[in-house]
Amino acid sequence: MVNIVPVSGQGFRPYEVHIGRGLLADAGERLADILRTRTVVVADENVARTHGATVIGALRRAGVEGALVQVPPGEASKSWRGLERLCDALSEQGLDRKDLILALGGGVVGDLAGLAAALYMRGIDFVQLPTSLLAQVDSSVGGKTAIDTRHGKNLIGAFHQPRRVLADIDVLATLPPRQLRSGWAEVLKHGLIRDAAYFEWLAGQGASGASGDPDALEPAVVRSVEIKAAVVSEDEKEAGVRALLNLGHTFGHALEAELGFDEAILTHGEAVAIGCAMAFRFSAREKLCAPGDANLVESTFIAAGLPTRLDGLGGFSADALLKRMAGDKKAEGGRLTLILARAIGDAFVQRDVDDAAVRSFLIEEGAA
Ligand SMILES: NC(=O)c1ccc[n+]([C@@H]2O[C@H](COP(=O)([O-])OP(=O)(O)OC[C@H]3O[C@@H](n4cnc5c(N)ncnc54)[C@H](O)[C@@H]3O)[C@@H](O)[C@H]2O)c1
Ligand SMILES: O=C(O)C(=O)C[C@@H](O)[C@H](O)[C@H](O)COP(=O)(O)O
Ligand SMILES: [Zn+2]
Repeated sequence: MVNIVPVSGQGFRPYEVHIGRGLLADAGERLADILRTRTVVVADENVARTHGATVIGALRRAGVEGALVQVPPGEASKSWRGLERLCDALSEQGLDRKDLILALGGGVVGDLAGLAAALYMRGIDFVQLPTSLLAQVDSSVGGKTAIDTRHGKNLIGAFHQPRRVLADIDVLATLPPRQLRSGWAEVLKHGLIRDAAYFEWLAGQGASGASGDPDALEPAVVRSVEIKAAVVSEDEKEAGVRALLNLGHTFGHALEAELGFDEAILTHGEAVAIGCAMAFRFSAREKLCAPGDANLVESTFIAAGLPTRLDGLGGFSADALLKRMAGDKKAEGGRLTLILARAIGDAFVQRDVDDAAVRSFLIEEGAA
């Protein structure tokens, strides 16, 4: 069975997220109305090796000779250099404005190829073919595309919605265990912001989804995409409610940036896990939510094999983290915005957060 989740909003053309098994092999049929004779598939080298031929074969059966453009795996491809190389490769393929890009991969390829699609000839269509759990539940939906700079995470980007998303659950079978756990962090985040019953169900799964059990994964991908689609439909450009999807990210992105975006040390999902646990501990410290909620959040992330503390990451300076957080896109006039919680399933946007409170919290958390 294939679940189709619609995404629609005021400022963009509606599209569908298809979730099910064997969808990459069916890509020719599922994309028949939007495929172009010149279609470029962008993938990192790992995904090109494992799933590139499936997609190229599906295109061929639909009468399209797809060209496969490969980028190096890893966050380093989400860079000025990575963007320049990819845009040059699109020119070398002779792509024009009416052609199509397929972003086949995890969040790195989705964000990078999506931004290239937003910029190339001032914007061409693209489709998301997410292959990591994180990309299926989060990054392929909603149109945020970006690269990192030395000043911070996702600082250069655009909102550019895909024409369609095909999330093939079968491809998760080849995903390394650490990457499954990383994606599970964003799944748990969706429950934490808006749906306590979903979080309770996820917590009851223990390590199953994070260990790749398709019986836990498929319903989690569907429910997470429904939550994300509903938020994006309400507020595409993050004028308000969309900021909730950033739960855990103000802390998490600061950690990633301080570690030089080295995902061998900390993946994005792991940073989000620590960030969510910190956001709940900070909420409890400020007496906004019950300490029991913060404890339950922490134990649920731990049960899924995810980190929740700064321990073992080599040490952070509280001032350096605060500076990173002040450079976050949600900050206004240098004043911090945090996503905090009244309870599990009830997150809210707190603007103008007191720096001194965050600083002493960071020191309690182990920063120097
Ligand atoms: N745009 C958004 O809304 C959004 C949301 C969340 C995260 N992100 C971004 O996404 C990125 C993280 O994405 P990610 O966790 O998918 O990382 P990733 O894209 O680097 O993929 C992780 C690793 O898994 C490999 N891989 C992916 N699919 C595979 C498969 N099916 N089989 C085997 N290997 C596979 C990749 O080659 C890579 O080595 C970060 O840059 C983050 O900022 C964006
Ligand atoms: O879609 C969103 O909105 C999100 O915030 C989802 C996040 O999981 C994702 O990591 C996003 O890229 C972060 O956006 P940013 O605006 O903080 O860079
Ligand atoms: Zn994220």
